[in-house]
Amino acid sequence: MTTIQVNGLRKSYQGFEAVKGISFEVSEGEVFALLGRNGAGKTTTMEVLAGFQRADAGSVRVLGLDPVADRAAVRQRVGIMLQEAGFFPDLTVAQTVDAWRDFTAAPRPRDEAIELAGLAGRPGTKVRQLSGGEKRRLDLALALLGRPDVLFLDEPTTGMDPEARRNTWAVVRDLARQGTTILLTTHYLEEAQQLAGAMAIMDQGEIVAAGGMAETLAARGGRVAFRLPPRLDPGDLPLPVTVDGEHAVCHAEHPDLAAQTLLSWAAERGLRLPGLEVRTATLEDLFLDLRESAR
Ligand SMILES: Nc1ncnc2c1ncn2[C@@H]1O[C@H](COP(=O)(O)OP(=O)(O)OP(=O)(O)O)[C@@H](O)[C@H]1O
Repeated sequence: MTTIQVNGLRKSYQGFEAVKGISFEVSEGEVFALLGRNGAGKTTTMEVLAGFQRADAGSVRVLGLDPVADRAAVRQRVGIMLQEAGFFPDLTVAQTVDAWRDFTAAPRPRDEAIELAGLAGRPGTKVRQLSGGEKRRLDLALALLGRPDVLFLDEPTTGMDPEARRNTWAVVRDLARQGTTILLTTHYLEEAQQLAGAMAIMDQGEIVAAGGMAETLAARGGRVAFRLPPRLDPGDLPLPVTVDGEHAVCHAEHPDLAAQTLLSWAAERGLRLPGLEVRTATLEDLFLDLRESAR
């Protein structure tokens, strides 16, 4: 079932077109990453989906509803974590969660929300004393309060330390497993690769690449890297490589097969390929390729 549907969405600010007719869909229980450089239009898209902004053209549906016209119904089923949270600095974590519980239909118990977000040790801490990463965790606790069917997470782990980030990933994975549909923006490409089943990369208001995460990356093949054995002419290798000093890289559709070929060839000659590294393409490779082809 399609939970989020974006069709030909356009949005301008005082004549500046921030989103230029984009379309994508997110299925129930899917984690979808909206990626792209600063100013690409990700937050704007999320704000339209959350009903904070009205689309200039095109249509958006969340759970089959119009986020502006059906605002009340959408709000009950959607959890939102945008970039700038407006907290009261003098309230504690527990008081903040309690205040939000009052506005939430059938909220989670306070301690459950605090624990889910990884703030179990800090209920009595004032918001002003929280670090940037801890504030993001409080944001997450509030977004999860209403047991939402859909979650909008705009850069949810910015400022978090690696452990907190991994905890948040575990929470996101768990929620998706339970059927929550999650739209995520992030500048951490590893985060997107770890969490998202599908993605769209935006640039200057347009989608420049989109698809299933695993399929998109697999289609780009991968690479085998190693250090050239001394006195070896790279032209003698059984596969073409690019050479930078002593470092050789072989780009291949199937990097595992390329590694086999190279290793067998080396073994037959009593050679080793030190520092051998085999990997499929990463999101970072995809980003860099897109930058190159845009030049
Ligand atoms: N309220 C606003 N008024 C005018 N211009 C805006 C407004 N909000 C966003 N913009 C502009 O629209 C463009 C898209 O912004 P948006 O915040 O959607 O990008 P983003 O992809 O989320 O960027 P980031 O990764 O930095 O969060 C930017 O050029 C931004 O300056």
